[in-house]
Amino acid sequence: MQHNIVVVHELYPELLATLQAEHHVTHFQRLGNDADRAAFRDAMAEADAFIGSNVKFDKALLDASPRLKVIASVSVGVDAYPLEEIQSRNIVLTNTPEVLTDATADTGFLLLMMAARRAGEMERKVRGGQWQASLGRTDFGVDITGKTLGIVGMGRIGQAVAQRGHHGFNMPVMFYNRSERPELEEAFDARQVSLETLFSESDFIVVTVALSEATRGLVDRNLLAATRDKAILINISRGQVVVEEDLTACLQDGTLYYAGLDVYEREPLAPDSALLSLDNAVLLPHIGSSTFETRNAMCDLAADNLNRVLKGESALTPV
Ligand SMILES: NC(=O)C1=CN([C@@H]2O[C@H](COP(=O)(O)OP(=O)(O)OC[C@H]3O[C@@H](n4cnc5c(N)ncnc54)[C@H](O)[C@@H]3O)[C@@H](O)[C@H]2O)C=CC1
Ligand SMILES: O=C(O)C(=O)CO
Repeated sequence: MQHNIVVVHELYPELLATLQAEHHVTHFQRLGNDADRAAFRDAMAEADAFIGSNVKFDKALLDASPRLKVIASVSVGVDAYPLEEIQSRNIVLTNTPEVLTDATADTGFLLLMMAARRAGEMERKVRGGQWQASLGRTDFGVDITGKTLGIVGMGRIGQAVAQRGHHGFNMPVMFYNRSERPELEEAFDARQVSLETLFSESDFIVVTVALSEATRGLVDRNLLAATRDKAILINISRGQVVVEEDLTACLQDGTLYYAGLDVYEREPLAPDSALLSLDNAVLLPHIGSSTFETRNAMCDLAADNLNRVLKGESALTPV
């Protein structure tokens, strides 16, 4: 049976064609302007299903989408969705766990290595014709192998980061997590510790915890001020877990040596953000899962979820 589907995502062409063969599809790459947003709202009035990301599903939009049965999010993080409103309307929300774990953990290590070796700064020097000026002690970075790795949120991505650190870089690992995970202490020869211990005893701190009201603003000036000499903070979860103003101040006054960020309090990062003027921060534009293979797998999983719910079956990965 044909259903009305609204897509707000750059699905890969073959998948889009498959959906179009089976359903009536209204497709937006993104909601970039008022005309797109108005057309999107019109389409949602008749939509049975939504697949995509970066759309704010507030109460007003849900009210204006009376036929909606499934929201198939092309993301693992579901912090942007009003879960109670969605549940109260019997809409199924699905996400894309597992398939993006490795790519996101790789991005964490990419940031960690770029920050440790100040790769962005050095690359800018080469491009700026300053090769000679980048050979001295003032441009040295810090070792990676054997340093202590602290992971905030030991879920799927946290464990994949731990695996890279423990097996690839011989790093002692410690982690902070909501639930007790003794089996992970064993798997990674790791210690589960308090947030305070993690911040004061790690050389690299990687934030991979999910955003919720409990974790909003979790990493603040007090924790950052307790870090070791030349400690580095990496954030690949959500910007709002870290108080960005505190992070910026600690990078500015040298309390924190370096940061590697894929996510920000507000995205896209504002052109006047103070982070942009800091040499001791590596800034990526939320590309944690942005590889061809991973994004295709995320889209496939989201489409499978959508089709299953429309057929009356249970979703593969409901939230
Ligand atoms: N930068 C990017 O492009 C990407 C970012 N992400 C972010 O990474 C997050 C984590 O993803 P997964 O590892 O797949 O999720 P997950 O659910 O497997 O892991 C989250 C971990 O955080 C822990 N946790 C939750 N609340 C906590 C609290 N209050 N205190 C301490 N620990 C707490 C959970 O126990 C769990 O171990 C996502 O929610 C998303 O925001 C995910 C993919 C890509
Ligand atoms: O999946 C997520 O939560 C992301 O942030 C993008 O992949």
